[in-house]
Amino acid sequence: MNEGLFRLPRPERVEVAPGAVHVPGWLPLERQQELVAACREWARGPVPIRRTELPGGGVMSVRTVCVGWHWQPYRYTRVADDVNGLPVAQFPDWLGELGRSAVAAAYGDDDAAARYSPDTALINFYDDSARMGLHQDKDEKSDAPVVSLSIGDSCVFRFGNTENRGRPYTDVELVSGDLFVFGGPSRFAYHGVPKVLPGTGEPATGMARGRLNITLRDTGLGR
Ligand SMILES: O=C(O)CCC(=O)C(=O)O
Ligand SMILES: [Fe+2]
Repeated sequence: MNEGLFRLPRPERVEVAPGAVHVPGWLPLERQQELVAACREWARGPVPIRRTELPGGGVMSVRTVCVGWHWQPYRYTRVADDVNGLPVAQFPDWLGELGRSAVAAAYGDDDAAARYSPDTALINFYDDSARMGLHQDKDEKSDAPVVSLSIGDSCVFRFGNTENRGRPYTDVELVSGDLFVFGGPSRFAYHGVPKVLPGTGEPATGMARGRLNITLRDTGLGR
């Protein structure tokens, strides 16, 4: 980021829809660096990062690696039978702790935070042209919130309604370090990433280019 430019202060917390909260700049730089390093390790294996193939024959433009449970369209498995047949890396306790802090920051509700026990992380890497169409996260058998962390290039994140891909929706710019939590009445809202804004990231995070997004979820299938 260009330190010479005057930067407008960003709000501490914005409720985009009921249960959907954006917390700008939530992750300190060191935490972003640690997450980038951890994701690099997971991207190597045991199940390497890859573009997910869709049942219709298409391939997603983002590259994805999972921890705890492996997501493939449209279910979670322990073993990545659509990649190399190996079990995914274990979901570490520190990631669950981070998820609880995120829920506390977004909702200001210590009980909801204490109850939050994510068991999977989907790690998406976006290059300059990657996008994600509007979809619902609905393969989880739990209505616990989704915690989303963004690092690297900024993007336009479209957060819609629970009925369809159309309006009403809100376009939010997610910047490196931002937290977005969607739960409660917004848990099954359509959302997606229409575009990444190349070159907007801070290389000190460890992301020289591209965008990293980590979503923590509770599959409802158990740890
Ligand atoms: O990259 C993002 O911000 C959203 C990712 C997402 O919606 C997903 O992985 O299901
Ligand atoms: Fe999603």
